[in-house]
Amino acid sequence: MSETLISVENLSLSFPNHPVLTNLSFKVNRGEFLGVIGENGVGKTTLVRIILNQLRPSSGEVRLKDGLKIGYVPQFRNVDIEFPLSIKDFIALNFTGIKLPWLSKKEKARIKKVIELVGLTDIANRPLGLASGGEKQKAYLGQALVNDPDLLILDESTASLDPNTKQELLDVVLRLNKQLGLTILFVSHDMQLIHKYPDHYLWLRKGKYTTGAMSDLHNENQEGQYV
Ligand SMILES: Nc1ncnc2c1ncn2[C@@H]1O[C@H](COP(=O)(O)OP(=O)(O)OP(=O)(O)O)[C@@H](O)[C@H]1O
Repeated sequence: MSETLISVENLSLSFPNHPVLTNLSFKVNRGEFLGVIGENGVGKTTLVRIILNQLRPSSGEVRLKDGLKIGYVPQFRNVDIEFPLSIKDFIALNFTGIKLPWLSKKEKARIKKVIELVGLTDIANRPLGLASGGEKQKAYLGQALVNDPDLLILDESTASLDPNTKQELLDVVLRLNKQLGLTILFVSHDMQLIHKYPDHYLWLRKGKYTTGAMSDLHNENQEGQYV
């Protein structure tokens, strides 16, 4: 049986007079590619913030495997054209635990490896400000990978990219999942991407949710009933 990285049990969260998550239970196992879907405002980002320990639930609990390392890829935000750092230096920014004011050989090798993994080797020395939207998002993906996480969270990380660029980014993520066994939690409301990439889903709706293997998603309607 595969190892459980995240276990969510009876989780509820209400903002004042505004219930968002109600009695939510699910697990994320190592190696899974979980798609978290649901309409705007249903609580997807709230769930991510609870997992990242930025918000405390009203009741229930989220248990993370001891020492679980999480990498986070944010929603696309543009970087000023004059942003001075190269793609390589931008990725290196996220290294934690650096003891020297310069990078060790091992850290440099990790940066090189990550740049290869996200497919930016040819332009690693280009200023990030001059990179395309898709390349910038791959650089954020690289930042999320430098500390060698067990789990990658992508919160609407493909929103506002064009359709081909979305797929290109998710092709990289899928490769990380299949070849390196990296566990993925992908938040999106893009049903086309959700059908194509994840192997499991968690579908949040107002006051309820459904979860299962991707093959079951085709049988569900908007209300969570099997059709
Ligand atoms: N700190 C807060 N205080 C009060 N209400 C909040 C707070 N944070 C979020 N909300 C509300 O909780 C609900 C869920 O927000 P959340 O951002 O989790 O939704 P979402 O599913 O991620 O939506 P989207 O797809 O639009 O990003 C929304 O109605 C939002 O306005």
